Amino acid sequence: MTAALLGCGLLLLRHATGGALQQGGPAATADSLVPLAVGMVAFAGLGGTLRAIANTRQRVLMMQLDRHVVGLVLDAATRADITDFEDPDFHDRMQRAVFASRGQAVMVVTTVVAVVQTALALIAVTATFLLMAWWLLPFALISALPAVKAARDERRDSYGLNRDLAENRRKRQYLERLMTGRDEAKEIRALGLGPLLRERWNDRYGDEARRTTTTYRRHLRRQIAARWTGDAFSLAVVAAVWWAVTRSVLDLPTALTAMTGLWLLSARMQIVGSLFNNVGSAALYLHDLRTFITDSAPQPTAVAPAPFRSLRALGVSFTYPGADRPALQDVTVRLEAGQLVALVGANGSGKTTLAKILSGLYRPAEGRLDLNGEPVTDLGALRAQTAVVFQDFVRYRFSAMDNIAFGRPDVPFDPRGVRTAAEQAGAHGFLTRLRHGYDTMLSKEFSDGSDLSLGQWQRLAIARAFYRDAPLVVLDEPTASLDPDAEAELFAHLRELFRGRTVLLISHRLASVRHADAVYVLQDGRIVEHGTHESLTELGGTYARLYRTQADAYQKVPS
Ligand SMILES: Nc1ncnc2c1ncn2[C@@H]1O[C@H](COP(=O)(O)OP(=O)(O)OP(=O)(O)O)[C@@H](O)[C@H]1O
Repeated sequence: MTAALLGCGLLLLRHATGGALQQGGPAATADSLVPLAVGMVAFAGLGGTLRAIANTRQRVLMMQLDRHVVGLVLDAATRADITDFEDPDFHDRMQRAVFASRGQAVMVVTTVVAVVQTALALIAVTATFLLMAWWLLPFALISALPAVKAARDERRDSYGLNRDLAENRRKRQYLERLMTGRDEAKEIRALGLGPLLRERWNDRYGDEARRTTTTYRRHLRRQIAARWTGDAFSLAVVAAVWWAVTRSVLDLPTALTAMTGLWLLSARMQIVGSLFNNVGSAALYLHDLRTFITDSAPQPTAVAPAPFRSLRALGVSFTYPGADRPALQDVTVRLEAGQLVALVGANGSGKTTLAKILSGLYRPAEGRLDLNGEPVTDLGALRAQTAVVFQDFVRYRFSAMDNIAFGRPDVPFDPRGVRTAAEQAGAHGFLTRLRHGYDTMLSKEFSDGSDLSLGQWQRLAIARAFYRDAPLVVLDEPTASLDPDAEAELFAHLRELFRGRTVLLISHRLASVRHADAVYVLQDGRIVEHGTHESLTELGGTYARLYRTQADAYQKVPS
């Protein structure tokens, strides 16, 4: 519509100036110009109204698009395999996808809208132009070429720069998180680490800023050169038209209007050219976005857990992506229904890695997992059977209720079940004393929020495992933050609490694994011993030595 108005405006201009000049005299010129002025004001008013409507629609559309596309990236990120998170390249790709989803998808829409608007105006001006001075069209096209080429070079350059800077940016953002995060605040203050981190951030950003500024300067040089080349060409065309008027080859009204049209046309062509390049540039980022979304794992289908009878790791080996030596080698472990099985060993011996494999988080590189006597092909099926309390469990900054109910996101929310799980984990007492009980927000970063001690958080993580109600429970150092009474109580009642379930327990407190049905001792990623507490102490190997060391340490404590 505005495009059509522009075309009409140009024709009107020619008609008015032509009529005025033919009739001669200021009165006649004024008579012709009054309707022209009224018409122009009306066109401008109408055009402005249409633009305002389009802008509002565009803003709403941008928000809807942002929500949709960021949602797709989050879906892909939550579906991604856990080993992907060990790979820096995956993080770069994810960051580029986030960048593309945040800005570029919206940019495509705004640019496409702008391209359509400008292209319509261009068509209108070109149509009018063709009626008056078609022979100037190639010149208008040529004058826009340098700007189009400069924009294309800029697009490639910027995309390359963003790729190169991706990892550096992630490091800088990590430093930002360290300096602004609540969890990190105490240690950073205790160590007086702030200035050092700030300096590192400054160095990282300095490097990024230097490279970005160099690229921007290159863009600027290209843009200026393109601008002057295009304008010099247009000037040459103006000179040629002027020459044609002086030689009466062209009449003055047509020449004036053609010049105005040429100016409008080349300006708009330059805009369309650079807009197309914006689309081209966004297309590169959108390619990243699409690859990230489509390459990620498909949405897992819900698996109905079969009754758990046994889980076996047979000759399992595993190496973390990028690591130069295996974390597990030829490991064989058996867990039968209802058993309590313990993993012990020095730091870094592979206990957590084995627990992650047995709970279906990592796929073994060699060997196999058998669930109920059948090879595990779908790790999701194994995960559905398992509740894990990690050593470094997550403290969700949501309500206490959510922190427990997150154990079973696939079933309808059950407040009574949450309460029972909290009671089993010894969390009910302190939760009811919070200002809003189970509904208290467990973060001081949000209004009316509260916080818990680390041991209380650990009890919440254990409650989450109870609430999950899975047949296999993996407890990785579940009492590391519990007080001695709570620890003794949990271990004393472990069997009773998890009655009917199979428990894999990782613990450095060997007294707590005495009653396990089987104990596996890991060393440098291999099982070096296994058996019951009695058989292993009798064997007099690693387990017996570790157990004696701990027992002696307790006995030496003066009473
Ligand atoms: N994400 C990882 N990427 C690369 N190597 C890892 C990763 N996690 C652990 N490792 C390495 O794998 C080996 C086994 O680690 P694991 O966490 O399984 O040991 P652990 O016995 O549980 O130790 P701890 O008692 O300290 O918890 C170690 O050498 C460790 O450095």
